[in-house]
Amino acid sequence: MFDDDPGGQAEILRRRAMPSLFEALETQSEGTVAIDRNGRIVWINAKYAKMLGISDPASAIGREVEAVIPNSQLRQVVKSGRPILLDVMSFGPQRLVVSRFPLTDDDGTVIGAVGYVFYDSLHRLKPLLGELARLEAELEAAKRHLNERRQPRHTLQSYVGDSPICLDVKRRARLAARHDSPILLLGETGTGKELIAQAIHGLSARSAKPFVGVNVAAIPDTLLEAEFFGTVPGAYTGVDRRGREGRFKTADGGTLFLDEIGDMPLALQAKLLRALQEQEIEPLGSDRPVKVDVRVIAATNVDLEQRIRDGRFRADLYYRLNVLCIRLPSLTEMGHGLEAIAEAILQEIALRTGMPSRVLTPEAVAALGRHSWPGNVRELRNVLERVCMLTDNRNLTVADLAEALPVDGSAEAPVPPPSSSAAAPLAVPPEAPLPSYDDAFAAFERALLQRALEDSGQRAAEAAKRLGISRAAFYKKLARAGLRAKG
Ligand SMILES: Nc1ncnc2c1ncn2[C@@H]1O[C@H](COP(=O)(O)OP(=O)(O)OP(=O)(O)O)[C@@H](O)[C@H]1O
Repeated sequence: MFDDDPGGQAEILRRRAMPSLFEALETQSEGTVAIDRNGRIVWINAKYAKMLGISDPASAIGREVEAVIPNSQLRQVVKSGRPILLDVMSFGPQRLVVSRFPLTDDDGTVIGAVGYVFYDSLHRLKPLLGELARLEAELEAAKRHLNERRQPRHTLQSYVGDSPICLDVKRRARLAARHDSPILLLGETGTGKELIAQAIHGLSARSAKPFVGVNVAAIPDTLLEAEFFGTVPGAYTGVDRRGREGRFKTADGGTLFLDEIGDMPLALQAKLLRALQEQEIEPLGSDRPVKVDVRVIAATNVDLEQRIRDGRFRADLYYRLNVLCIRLPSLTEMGHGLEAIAEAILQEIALRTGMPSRVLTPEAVAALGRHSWPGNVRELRNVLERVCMLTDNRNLTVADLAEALPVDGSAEAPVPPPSSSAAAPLAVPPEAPLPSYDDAFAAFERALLQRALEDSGQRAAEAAKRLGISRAAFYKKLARAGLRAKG
């Protein structure tokens, strides 16, 4: 050992270390078990046997270790010859901290393994175990939440409106649910395209499988391919290095809803067409196609045929998607549908908030009918929610609406300009020089977007909802104004 260690103290210490360590661990631990090279228990102390509910430790001798300790990893230690210094093992509702060591003979051959269980005595590990339990609970909750979100919220009954044009939408949706070909939903923002997509999925043979929605316009072009088709492990560095499941794979067996399909970059359109034709995808970084079974429902509020003429949308993809097309009417096209939708929304607000239910006076219905509703049903819902917050009146009058209804020039109703302070900071102060129209408009839009984000806790989806525009439109306006949502 050492040159100045004539008595061989170091060697004596080393020899003593093993048995002392064994004894110390045995006394400190809550249980000790040893197995032979075949995974059979050769020794178990009384404390461990008691914890396992075995009254006589001798009865465990000779049994397969997993038959006595279901999650034991001792056999792996024998196989690998390597210790597991610290691990957490579940035993019923309990979590045990365990250490496992291989046992070797004089030649270094592994002849068995010994395991120690610690729990109460390791106070220092308690916060760690607590943290682990918390993270596991969070993961479970997140998984549950994700699964719930993948189940559609809307059925065909959620689509309100009994005018002929609305009934035709429902008829076509029922028809679409019976087939498995792609569907194209056309309509302005807020006309219920996603609602109908969910309803079709719910009525189809795929209803027990996931409904996965992707807003093409909300994802930067550079990330779209990975988002759609996934990546294989190692294809990327950073967070994606382990590989990622794309939305196609997530929707396997179910329905993939592609919102704002008109905004898809041309290169990706080619890959989407291939995925639709072959029912297989190629994750990024892989050269092996993966089979998927997905029904695609695409939606857009842009004129796709015009985009084809402009060279921005592939004609072949358009024809592939346009097997069955459903056009969703705007709120103004719905005719009497507007009144029915407003009533249904008011009922739903009352149910959700516990507030008393409200009724619109005939004059208020007429005033709603005169508004142009660029945000369609989404905008109508926002207006009605605002009215319900601003007044306690059971009968909603034109005056009640006036506070919540945006002025859009088309409304002839006696709607006074908003008196709330919301508009004031956005106006040009009289002492300031007159800006150009474009500058003033850009400043107004920027302030409006910022305000919407602030009011919505920086959540872009909520901000878009409050403004009565689609998320995609909101993101585009944000980008144009050089702003970003933090949430
Ligand atoms: N006919 C309808 N009956 C009841 N609710 C409706 C109807 N149409 C739309 N809505 C409601 O309006 C809101 C917007 O609908 P949805 O998101 O389906 O519209 P969209 O056409 O997909 O909009 P975007 O193009 O902006 O994504 C949702 O709250 C939806 O439930």
